[in-house]
Amino acid sequence: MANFPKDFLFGVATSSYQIEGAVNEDGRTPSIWDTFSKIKGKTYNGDTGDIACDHYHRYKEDIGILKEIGVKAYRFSIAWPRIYPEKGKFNQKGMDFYKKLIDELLKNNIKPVATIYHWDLPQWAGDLGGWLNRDSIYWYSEYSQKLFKEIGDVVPMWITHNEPWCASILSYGIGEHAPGHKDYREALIAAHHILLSHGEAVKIFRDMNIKESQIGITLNLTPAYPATEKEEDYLAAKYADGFSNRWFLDPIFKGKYPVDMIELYKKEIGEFDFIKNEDLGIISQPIDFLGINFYSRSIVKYDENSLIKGEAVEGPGKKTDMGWEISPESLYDLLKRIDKEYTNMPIYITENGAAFKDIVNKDEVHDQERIEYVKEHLKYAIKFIEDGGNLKGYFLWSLLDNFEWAYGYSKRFGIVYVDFETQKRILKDSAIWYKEVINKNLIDN
Ligand SMILES: N#[N+]C[C@@H]1[C@@H](O)[C@H](O)[C@@H](O)[C@@H]2O[C@H]12
Repeated sequence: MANFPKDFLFGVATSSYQIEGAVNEDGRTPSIWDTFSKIKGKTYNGDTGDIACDHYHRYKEDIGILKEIGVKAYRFSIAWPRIYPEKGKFNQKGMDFYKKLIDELLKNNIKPVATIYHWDLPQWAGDLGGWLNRDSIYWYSEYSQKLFKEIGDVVPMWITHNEPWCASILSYGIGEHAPGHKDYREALIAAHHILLSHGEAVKIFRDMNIKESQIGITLNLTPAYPATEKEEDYLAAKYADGFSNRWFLDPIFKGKYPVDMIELYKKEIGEFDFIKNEDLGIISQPIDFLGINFYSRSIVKYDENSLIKGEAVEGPGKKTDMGWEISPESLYDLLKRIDKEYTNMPIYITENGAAFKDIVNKDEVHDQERIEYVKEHLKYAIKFIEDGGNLKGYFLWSLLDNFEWAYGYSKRFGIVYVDFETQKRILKDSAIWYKEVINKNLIDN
């Protein structure tokens, strides 16, 4: 048996484009994901977020489920295209949805945790170059300032960006996510502007002196391990760590990009002429907490022909339905490393969870593998806390089965099953198990 601290914050997480639907309602205009998901071949089965979980209309039902599970906090994201459907044009109706959502959460004594950007960039911004355009910083500043003004007093935790790595490298470099570009210079420019917009939003947040509220950022971090004891594989792991982790951690916490990665990237992308002198000082604005999304680790072997001198090899552990190795001990390694090398400020695991093939039997959904996955990760979370680690909360990904980006609806991460034909919700065994963990504030072995 392992106990959590009495004030440990148990939550669940979702994001706007993955659950809301109602893509043409109350003034919302398309995002880059509305556009991207309609391009043939970009998503599994041509799936889109047009309806998703219909959360825009069912949010009260879904908050009732949150209440039933007993979560203390709910991490959601705000759809920028609802708030600014056109450049510079605020949409009160879009804002009113989130005000109603937050009011309902507070009525149920659930802490709202708002992510400002979870990848659904307005298409009008995409048409102007998206995150490649340095003006994106100003568009984002206007958006975040308006949110702080409208709901800053009822949102105690703000997350500026969800997974800048995905919003830049996966989206502009690898091309799997919207807008689907495959250009690493673009990817690093986008990453820089996203980080810069984070810093500007933190400055705005501080200047507004919003009481009883904190601001941070959520990074997806993937610990990298060498495939063998060979020196070249250790080098490959170092570059993989730079690619996934240090490129974002260093500017935020050390006020500089990692030199080894700059040297490596220079050969591919040329000069870093998109970085202005004052930029790193803005990016490294002090924040109140770090959000970490953790799913798995990477194991790499040296590959002279790859940009980052390495290629992933399959790990020995069991896999989730995404093909990701289950490695809860890597979460502990990661937390210890962050604590030692970067910060001992409050950390929240803002996403952790797994896709598995659920066993649906009428009104029961059995997902023992998901229970085991979450249980093992929570055990290592407690181990870190017992070591003195400043881990303050855990948000399970996800509340509902939802639109899993390029995988469409083929991968189910929810602890609540969604029948997308009927929109019926069914609590999975994992939801019932999580309810007990929260209620007892401990993990049974
Ligand atoms: N894939 N996967 C699941 C999950 C995705 O659904 C979230 O939107 C992202 O923040 C993060 O990638 C993690």
